[in-house]
Amino acid sequence: MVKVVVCGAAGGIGQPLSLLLKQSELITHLALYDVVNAPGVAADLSHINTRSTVTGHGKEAMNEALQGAHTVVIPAGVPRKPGMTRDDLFKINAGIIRDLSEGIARNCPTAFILVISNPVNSTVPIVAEVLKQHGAFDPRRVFGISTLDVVRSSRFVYELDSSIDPKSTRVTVIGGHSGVTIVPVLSKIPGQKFTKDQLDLLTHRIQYGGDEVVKAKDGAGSATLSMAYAGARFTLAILEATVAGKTGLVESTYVNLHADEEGTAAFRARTHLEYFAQDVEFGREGVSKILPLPELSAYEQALLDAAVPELKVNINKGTAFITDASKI
Ligand SMILES: NC(=O)c1ccc[n+]([C@@H]2O[C@H](COP(=O)([O-])OP(=O)(O)OC[C@H]3O[C@@H](n4cnc5c(N)ncnc54)[C@H](O)[C@@H]3O)[C@@H](O)[C@H]2O)c1
Ligand SMILES: O=C(O)C[C@H](O)C(=O)O
Repeated sequence: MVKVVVCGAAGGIGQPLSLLLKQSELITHLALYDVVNAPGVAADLSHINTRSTVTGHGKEAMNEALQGAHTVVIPAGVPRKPGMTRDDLFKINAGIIRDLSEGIARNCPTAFILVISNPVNSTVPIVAEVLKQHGAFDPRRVFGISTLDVVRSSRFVYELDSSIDPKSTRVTVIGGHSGVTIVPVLSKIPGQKFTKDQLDLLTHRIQYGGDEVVKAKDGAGSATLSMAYAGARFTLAILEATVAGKTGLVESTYVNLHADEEGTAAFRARTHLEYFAQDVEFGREGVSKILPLPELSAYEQALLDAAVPELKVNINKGTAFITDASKI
């Protein structure tokens, strides 16, 4: 039985993400949890003629939803409005993520946990600290989904060069998931050479792609459909590796670097970072390897240097929310 739970399943991301996951033959039970409307969304999706069973779980039924889950995907929480940073969401979303993590620790402590809720740079450390308190933290099983940055990167590169296939052109995006912490490694795209102006334009658009959508939606939220696409791509890659045993799958994702002690030792010693987005290879247990940092151009190294201090602040804020609330 492969039970996948979507927490926040009735939301702007949750609904289309659940629709995409309903297509997967790797899932036998799709459990939809939300504080509003989950049973309605579940009833609707349950009529789709694929094998998985769909169940809906309302506010009081979090434990039932999470019980025995193989994978939990979390797009629960509030999205940005124009003028807000992702960090402005911390006040509300940190508590939501803490409570869901408590539920996961109690009901499915070995689940793979895929975090979409912002600010991802801080919400992933919150999950980790809650699990640590329950003795249930395995860094190979907790992921911040930064796939939308990767998806945007290949699309925006395609807009400059329509001879590439945007779907199969994978761009490594390292760092984190907000503004300057998003560091696209454009120098490693095979066959591409960008002018300084193109690099500036592409980098800015990838780092602030989320703002483009927030502005266009004009108060009605942030990216939902492209995020559902990216979230499904990431979730399915995790399932392909952990359920179907497919090897060699790699995605950029924000993880705790202790998932690969040996591979990240030098990087951790140099940067003093505990969390970072990087290309990760998946295996049966989640992270099988964090790939070495690609050789960066001088341009990318400068971006990384600017990302590290902000990442540290974001990580410390998430960690302290659980370990020392007086510091928040
Ligand atoms: N990682 C990324 O790249 C990325 C991309 C887009 C959006 N996001 C983030 O995803 C989150 C959700 O965005 P959205 O547009 O779907 O928002 P939304 O408001 O449309 O949906 C959020 C859903 O979460 C539910 N919810 C709230 N508290 C909950 C709880 N305690 N338990 C279960 N469900 C709960 C709400 O009822 C709602 O249905 C936001 O924080 C947003 O910033 C992240
Ligand atoms: O921009 C946002 O707030 C949502 C998301 O993180 C995005 O990158 O689209």
